Amino acid sequence: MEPQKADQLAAPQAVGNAGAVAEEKVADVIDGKAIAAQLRKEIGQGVESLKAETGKVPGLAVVLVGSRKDSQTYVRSKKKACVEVGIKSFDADLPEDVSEDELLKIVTDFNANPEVHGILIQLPLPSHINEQRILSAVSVEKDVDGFHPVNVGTLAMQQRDPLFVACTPAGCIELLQRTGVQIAGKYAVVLGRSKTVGMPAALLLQKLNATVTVVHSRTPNPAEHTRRADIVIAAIGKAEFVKADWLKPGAVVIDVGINAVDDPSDKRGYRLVGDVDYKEARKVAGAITPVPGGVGPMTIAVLLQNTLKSAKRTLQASSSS
Ligand SMILES: Nc1nc(=O)c2c([nH]1)NC[C@@H]1CN(c3ccc(C(=O)N[C@@H](CCC(=O)O)C(=O)O)cc3)C=[N+]21
Repeated sequence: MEPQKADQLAAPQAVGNAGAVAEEKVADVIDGKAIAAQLRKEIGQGVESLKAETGKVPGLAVVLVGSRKDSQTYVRSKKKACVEVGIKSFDADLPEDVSEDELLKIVTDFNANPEVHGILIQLPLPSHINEQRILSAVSVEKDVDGFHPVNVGTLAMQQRDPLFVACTPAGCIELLQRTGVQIAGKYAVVLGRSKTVGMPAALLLQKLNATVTVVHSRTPNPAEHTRRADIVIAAIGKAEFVKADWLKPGAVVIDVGINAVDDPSDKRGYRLVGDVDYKEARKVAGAITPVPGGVGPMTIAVLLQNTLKSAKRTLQASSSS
């Protein structure tokens, strides 16, 4: 995780061979792991200066319900990342059968706790809990996941800006910007329309003056749309669904998918692949993110960034008055 890798990537590079014959050229790999490490370093410095200025550190509450293996893994990585940058983490590990009212009480307690600047409710929640009710209960000012309807709404409005944008799509944009990919005036196709990735990614790209098409499960001929794109964000959750011939030569491809596929040759019995057929896509794309080591690490880095942003908003406002 040498930061110089990220520095190299920070320089605008040859991602713009659109239209060229891409025979020998292989796509640049966008190293999300290195860029995320660089971002965490910057966040660590930000936490230090905030601490020097106010004597306080940012706090992130992580709420986990149930014992899904993948959720436990993500939550563990988030807590570890918090420690690394000096953010204090507050945990609520609740049993699968916790009631909606009990969960709501936990959320309102964190809302009222001045040491907590961000609240993350790990998704998915068990099916007996009304997710909308819980996510809407998180204070807009502490909504570091960007899932509160007010933050989603202001993301969609001109002349307004949300306090927080969902971490995964914000991480995708950060990857584009830190690799010097121009967004304004480009044609972007977002594959998928989820509230966690596809929809906010499309809104963000539009705010940044791209022309955006959202392709989803009910779109006829998805490849036809995708082939016109300068920028592709794939977030459909289907292993290697996007093929090389869906891509315009030179396109920049951000692969959000994390799919486990059986692999007897791997010691865990599976390996992780994206929504894009990476090996073949590399022969056509101008730049592409790998899985793992692409968008995933950025999601966590942006969560820390949002938490720092929230803490600065509250602490610097109150210390200067
Ligand atoms: N409220 C909420 N907010 C979230 O942001 C949220 C969530 N719920 N539920 C689950 C998804 C998934 N997610 C990931 C975070 C990091 C990696 C990550 O760091 N992946 C690494 C490692 C992959 C591995 O080897 O397991 C990589 O892609 O390189 C992946 C996935 C956040 N999510």
